[in-house]
Amino acid sequence: MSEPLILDGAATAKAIRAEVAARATKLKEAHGITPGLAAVLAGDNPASVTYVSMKRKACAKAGITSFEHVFGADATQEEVLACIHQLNADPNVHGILVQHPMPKGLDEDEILATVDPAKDVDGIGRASLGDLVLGHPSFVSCTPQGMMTLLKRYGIDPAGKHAVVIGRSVILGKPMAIALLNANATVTICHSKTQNLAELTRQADILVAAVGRPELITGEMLKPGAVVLDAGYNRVEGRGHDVGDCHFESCAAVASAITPVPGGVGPMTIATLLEQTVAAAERSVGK
Ligand SMILES: NC(=O)C1=CN([C@@H]2O[C@H](COP(=O)(O)OP(=O)(O)OC[C@H]3O[C@@H](n4cnc5c(N)ncnc54)[C@H](OP(=O)(O)O)[C@@H]3O)[C@@H](O)[C@H]2O)C=CC1
Ligand SMILES: Nc1nc(=O)c2c([nH]1)NC[C@@H]1CN(c3ccc(C(=O)N[C@@H](CCC(=O)O)C(=O)O)cc3)C=[N+]21
Repeated sequence: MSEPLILDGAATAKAIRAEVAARATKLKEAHGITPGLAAVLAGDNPASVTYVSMKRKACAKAGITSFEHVFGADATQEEVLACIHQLNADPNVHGILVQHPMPKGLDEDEILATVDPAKDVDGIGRASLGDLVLGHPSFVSCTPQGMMTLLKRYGIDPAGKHAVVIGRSVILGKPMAIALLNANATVTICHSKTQNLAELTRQADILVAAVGRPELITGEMLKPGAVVLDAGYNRVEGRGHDVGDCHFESCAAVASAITPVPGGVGPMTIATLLEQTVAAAERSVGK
């Protein structure tokens, strides 16, 4: 097999971020407003902690004000809900990002449902998810949307392809499956109770790994020529960088195109978050 096409999320995200920065400047000049994005984090999930700090840096570069509300793992539901209500009412905040997963003691569903849909730039509230299912998306969960943008920018059309999504979380697997369905793929969703995972993954023209298990997917589980999107982001002791859900070397030997970790799906998530925050700010001034 020849070398696969590397789907370069870092470079694609950079281009999107430049477009976002230009839109933020325009908003400032025309309307005197600076887009604002608030992150709400409870507990110390490492992927979430990394994400919040990367988001802070990316906002600063794009001309977006960053707000952060950090709670311990022992935060109460009331405290977190009060914070969301305050952010809903704050005119300087155009987007609200609630970090998933929330610690066990909190009702994440209720917290997400409290975010004002107009500020749900992470696309995981009921209204946003409903719009996605209905086929007229408003804000779409950033990681799925980032992966769809990446496919588009590389000219990969999911129509008629068999897409196999591994993972069914509300922020990732489920909305990705629906986005692919909306793009006319034939979609199979796998999860922890799926039997014979490899039998299904071998049928995939497009494989999406959104599991949270380092290097679960190996080359022998792929159909030759598959397009592999690896959303996994796992910290593994003794490795110099975070590791995807796919074993890169063996998958790259079989795939026709693949996202690296880092530098693939992750940067696209952040670029999408910034893009949707600027869009929320534009909508707030009726643009
Ligand atoms: N790059 C990025 O921008 C982002 C990366 N991530 C990363 O993506 C990964 C997934 O995140 P998230 O969706 O939040 O994780 P969750 O833990 O919420 O969901 C994981 C999903 O994988 C399924 N699963 C677990 N083990 C297996 C298995 N052995 N075989 C098949 N399915 C399995 C689970 O099934 P069940 O439903 O049955 O429990 C569940 O649906 C993580 O590594 C996370 O860090 C997350 C968000 C953004
Ligand atoms: N509501 C919610 N939405 C999320 O989108 C969400 C979340 N909760 N909880 C945590 C996960 C994790 N996540 C990442 C996003 C980008 C990178 C990313 O850009 N990573 C760089 C690597 C950066 C580095 O390691 O230095 C890359 O892949 O190249 C990683 C992880 C979003 N998440």
